[in-house]
Amino acid sequence: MTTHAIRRTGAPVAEPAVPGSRRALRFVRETGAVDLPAAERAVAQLLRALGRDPADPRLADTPRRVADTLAELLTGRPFELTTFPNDGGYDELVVATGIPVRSLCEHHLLPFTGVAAIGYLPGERILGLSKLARVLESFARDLQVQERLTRQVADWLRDHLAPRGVGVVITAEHQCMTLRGVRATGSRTVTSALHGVLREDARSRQEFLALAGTAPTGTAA
Ligand SMILES: Nc1nc2c(ncn2[C@@H]2O[C@H](COP(=O)(O)OP(=O)(O)OP(=O)(O)O)[C@@H](O)[C@H]2O)c(=O)[nH]1
Ligand SMILES: [Zn+2]
Repeated sequence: MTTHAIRRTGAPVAEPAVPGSRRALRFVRETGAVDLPAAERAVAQLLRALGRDPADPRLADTPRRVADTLAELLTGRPFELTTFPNDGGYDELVVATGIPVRSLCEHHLLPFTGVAAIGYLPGERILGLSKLARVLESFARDLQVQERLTRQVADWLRDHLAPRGVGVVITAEHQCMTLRGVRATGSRTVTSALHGVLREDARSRQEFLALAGTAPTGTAA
């Protein structure tokens, strides 16, 4: 087993997978150290600045809870990227849909949540299916914008799985757009990132987007 770090920028640091038997690479995202006591103090200060009294018994545990919550949402979990040789020569799309997306908007520190579809056209190796969701979760536990999150997942899979093509579609609701500000209740944002055959070949792209649930209806491939 090899340990690699994913840089904060999402830049890959491991070599693409090569033929062989089951392979597991362990990844840990470096998302920055969290100083919990300092975060707790800062939340108490924020409450004071907002005209609330952190000494009020009702709020006594709130700074700790908020600090814990943010630390949890911003800390990536280590995971193993497990791949297997594509012995059967599977040459059709593999698409996982309905993958939950939970992240924090870097502008307002409010959640954006939704679903992702992640797919790839296998090359010499296939991926343990759960890893599609794990890669996404790893990048989502950060201060993000949806476009970057989408792109990071697609780039990472391209660079580490070496598939013939990869595609990511995220549909999410941003609370900074629905709860406050413009209060566009019910609005959703859709972003996509495509590489390889899924970007270059119109039929493959159409097939992926149809499986991902975002293709325009009635469009011939
Ligand atoms: N491109 C992009 N924008 C985002 C995302 N999440 C939030 N935003 C937007 O970031 C922008 C920040 O704009 P500002 O004008 O600086 O902030 P603001 O005054 O709070 O803007 P309003 O939300 O319009 O009230 C807003 O338009 C948000 O909707 C995201 O994932 N991607
Ligand atoms: Zn926002």
